Amino acid sequence: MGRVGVLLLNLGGPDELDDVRHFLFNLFSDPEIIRIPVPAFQKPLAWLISTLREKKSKANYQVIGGGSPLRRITEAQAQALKDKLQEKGQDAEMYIGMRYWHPYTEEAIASIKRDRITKLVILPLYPQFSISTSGSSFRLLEKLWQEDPALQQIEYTVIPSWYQQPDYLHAMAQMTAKELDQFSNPDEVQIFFSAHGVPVSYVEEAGDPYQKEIEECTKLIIKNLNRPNPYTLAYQSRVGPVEWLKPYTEDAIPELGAKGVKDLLVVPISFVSEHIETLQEIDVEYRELAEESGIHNFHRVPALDTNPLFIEGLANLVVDALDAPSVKLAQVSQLKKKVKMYPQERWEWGMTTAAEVWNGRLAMIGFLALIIELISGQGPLHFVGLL
Ligand SMILES: C=CC1=C(C)c2cc3[nH]c(cc4nc(cc5[nH]c(cc1n2)c(C)c5CCC(=O)O)C(CCC(=O)O)=C4C)c(C)c3C=C
Ligand SMILES: [Fe+2]
Ligand SMILES: [Fe+2]
Repeated sequence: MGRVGVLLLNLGGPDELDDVRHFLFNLFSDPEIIRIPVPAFQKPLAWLISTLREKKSKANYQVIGGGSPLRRITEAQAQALKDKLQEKGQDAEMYIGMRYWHPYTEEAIASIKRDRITKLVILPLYPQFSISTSGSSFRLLEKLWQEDPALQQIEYTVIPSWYQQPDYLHAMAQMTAKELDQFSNPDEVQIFFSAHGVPVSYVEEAGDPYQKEIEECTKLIIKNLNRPNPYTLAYQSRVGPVEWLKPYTEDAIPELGAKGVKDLLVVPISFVSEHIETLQEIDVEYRELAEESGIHNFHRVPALDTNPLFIEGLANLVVDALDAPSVKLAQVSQLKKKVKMYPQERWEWGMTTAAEVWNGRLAMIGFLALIIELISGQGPLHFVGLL
């Protein structure tokens, strides 16, 4: 079969507080994360937002020990997956490609070339597909492939999303059941799936299948769990002024409290590792909110991290992908029907002299706003909720 590699894709997170601003700059430079209709405006705005969000974001990372645990956990997952594959008789080298921090996707690709991998499985560590997560990483890979004839020699296949994988669903159901059984009346507990949100326009205008996949995934977990508990799905971690998928977790918790719910079990659904949104947002912010709302028994299901059943599921995905006909990066947008992975592209026709003039004017207005905001600590970005 040649030399087999598995490329695990993930978002990445700052290793220490000094990395936060640069990490945020990388994140907001991505048009898949924040859509600036004028491409020339992307980097200045990324600089502006990262500069102004740094303080708030750093304070959150401080709460979880001064950095993201994502790199450490992803490395442990990679090692566990390698061992599991070996047990199944499949030797494979593991590579981690983060989108916005080290080890960057470009670094992983350089190692894959150096190791002369001939067959590669591309596996995002996001169970559900979103334009803003897996889609963004696939887009970057597509660009790297187009630019590099050496990469074009590698036989590769992509796993676009895998939320229906049976071992993953079993692992989620098992972890949920274990937490339910810690309550004094397990069957009465309200199960609360909290998914990472995305702006509504991603789903309604760009055709992101994320919401549909999240909804299907929660139903499959509930089916696997096979318990009588009531359950809710809400969306967390909203950033910026636009409308995101609803209900928002911060509204849904007080509503359940008002209905008399006392026992709540939060199940983080869109990410398989502990990270800032589980450790800080759920465990600290939402716990406080629940307490204020009269929900006194607030528990959370831990992230899967290196759960053996989950790792078994990942290994099965890799083995199956090696056997199946390959899926190409360019095919993913078709597979995910209607997904427009390049939302800003339709603006390219506008790169005229007039548009350039407007870009310049908009940039000047932006920088002026920044200076005012930096001096005064108040400004339009505070107003619209980006900071
Ligand atoms: C499936 C998971 C995620 C989706 C969907 C997603 C969309 C999304 N995120 C932002 C803005 C930010 N995300 C940040 C960090 C971050 N986001 C995810 C996951 C998803 N994001 C992870 C795993 C992390 C890293 C966490 C860590 O432990 O380091 C941040 C930085 C942190 C902060 O300041 O809050 C921002 C900002 C948008 C705008 C978006 C959809 C468009
Ligand atoms: Fe957040
Ligand atoms: Fe995010």
